[in-house]
Parts: sequence; structure tokens; C-alpha cells
Amino acid sequence: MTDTAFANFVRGLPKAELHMHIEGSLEPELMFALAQRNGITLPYKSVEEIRAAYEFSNLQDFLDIYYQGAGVLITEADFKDLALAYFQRLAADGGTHAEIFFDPQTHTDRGIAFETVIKGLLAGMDEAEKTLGVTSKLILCFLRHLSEESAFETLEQGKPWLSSLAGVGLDSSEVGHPPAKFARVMQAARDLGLKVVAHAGEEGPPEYVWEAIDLVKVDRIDHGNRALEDEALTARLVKDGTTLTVCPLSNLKLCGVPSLDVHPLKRMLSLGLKATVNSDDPAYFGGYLLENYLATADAVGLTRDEVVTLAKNSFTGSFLSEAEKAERVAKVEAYAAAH
Ligand code: HPA
Ligand SMILES: [Zn+2]
Repeated sequence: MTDTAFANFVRGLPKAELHMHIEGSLEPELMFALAQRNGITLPYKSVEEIRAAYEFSNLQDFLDIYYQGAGVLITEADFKDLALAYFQRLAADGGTHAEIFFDPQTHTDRGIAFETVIKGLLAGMDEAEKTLGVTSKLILCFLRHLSEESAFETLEQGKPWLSSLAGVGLDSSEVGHPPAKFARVMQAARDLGLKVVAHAGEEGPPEYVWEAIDLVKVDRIDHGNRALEDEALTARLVKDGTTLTVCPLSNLKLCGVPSLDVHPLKRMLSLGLKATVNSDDPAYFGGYLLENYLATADAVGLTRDEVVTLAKNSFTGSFLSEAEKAERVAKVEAYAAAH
């Protein structure tokens, strides 16, 4: 296959995205438009100036800018516009399903009502399904640099919206905030019937991944890269068939890997890990779902079969029902057989 034929093949391949922070899909253009709509003055003069600020040497560098950017999101319409813009990009990339994260505390801590945030996002998700045919689920993330008490308050705010939530997650600054800090609130969420995921092993050590599986009993690991440093842990993840939501361009931008050609994605697949490809914060990391597939395929030499496996993993690792997963995987197989 030529590069173009391969890119077209990957674009048309049905894919799910399982690791994407909706606040991280805020493009500088929309940031400016929302700032203007809401009478907010940004510390940047132009879209170019914003993009130039996106040079990060670690997760915290990025988070500081990401939380600042989210400050332009005020009304329900802002959250709806944000979500719709993402789903349009996803649909253009051949994405057919997404399980998106949102960070309520980033908004409630600056006086925006939980209800405003979730209503806007749900409206965007609903419209995306109707107009683009993209299905989606919502995952409420607790900011791990904040307290357990604050996480419990946030879970309480989510209770009236339980039927609209697929699960809860753990994000923000990882090192110094191990999964154990949130074991009780994650258990409370599980008792409500929610799925549980956690960022682990992005910057944090393998011990954090152990805690995520043994203490928090996660349904998926977000990132998980550093699990590879521990053979017993890797073997356990393989044995359990735990899905890892890997984010190659994010790892590159946050200096988790020095260059994409040494990214562990191909190795993860060879080891039998259930890896998936995701964009994390596409507006900040330089690529949406398709670009993550293509840039990584090019850098580490993914085969067509490996790309098909990644697409299948994205559905089997999703929170769709077993029947829906089987239907979606069959669509991937039918597409691969026909192209
Ligand atoms: O990549 C990330 N890691 C942790 N927290 C986050 N919140 C948004 N993006 C990220
Ligand atoms: Zn993430």
C-alpha cells in the first residue's frame, strides 16, 4: 500500500476513541471566539501566540495552560459547541464512537454550575449522534491534585445525572497523587453502578498501575506506559486482558518519549497487551485520532493487521454492551475484508 492508500484505509476503518478530555479539544480559534462571546480577556493576542505557547516539558507544564484555557467555558452553549466541534473532527477521522472525559471541578471551582457543564456536553453528544451518527458516553473525572473530600462532593453532584454517566476517572497531576488516595470514592462510584478508569503509569511509577488494578479495581488503565518497566505487572495486564488507552502524540508532546519512533505501542501489541490509540488532548498535542494512528504507524512501522487489531481493541475495550461490541467489531472486520 502507498502512504496515501494506507491513510485512506485507516481513515475509513471504524474506530472508537476511549481517552479524550473534552476540555483538551478546545482549539485556539474556539478559545478566542468564546472569550469574545463571554467578555473575557485572554493573556494572548492571537491564535498563533496561543499555539506558540504549547511547548511542554512535562504533564504539569501542560496542565497549567489547559486549566487556564478552560476558563473561557461559561455557558451551556459553550460546552455544547466544544463537544460538537470535537465530534465533527472525530467523524472526519472515521471515529464512530467516543467515551469522553470531563473535569467538573475545573468548572465548579470557578463558579460554573455542574448542571451547566453536563447539560451542554450532553446536548452536544445528542446532536452528534443525530447529525453525524457518532455515539458517545461520558466519564466524569476527579482531579487527583484536589482532595478526596472534593472528589466525594463531585460524585454527589453527579448523582442526579447517573443515567447519563458511564463511569468515573482519575486525571490531572499524577506523581504524588497515587490511585490509593481515591480508592474509597472510586468504590463509592462502583457501588452506584459506574465503570471506573484511572490515568496510571503516564508519569507515575509501575506501583501506581498496581494500585489502580488491585486497590481501585479499574476497568481500564489510561496510558499505562510505565507498566512495561515491571514484567510481573505486564504479565498481569496481559492475563486480565486490561485495556490500555495509549496516547502516542500526547506522550511525545509531554516528553514521555523522546521521539515517536521509540514509542512502546508496537511492543505493547507484541506482548499481548490490549492497547488502543487515542488523542488525549488533541487541541494541545497536535493531532486528533487519525493523526495519532498515522504518525505512530509511520514511526514504529505498524502493519495493516496491527492497525485493525487496534481498532478492534477500541471497541472491545469500550463500555458499550457486549452485543454492541460484537456488532462494532464485526463492522471493523467487514471493512478490513472489503479493503
Ligand atoms: O494527559 C493528561 N494526563 C493527566 N491529566 C490530564 N488532564 C487532561 N489531560 C491529561
Ligand atoms: Zn488523559
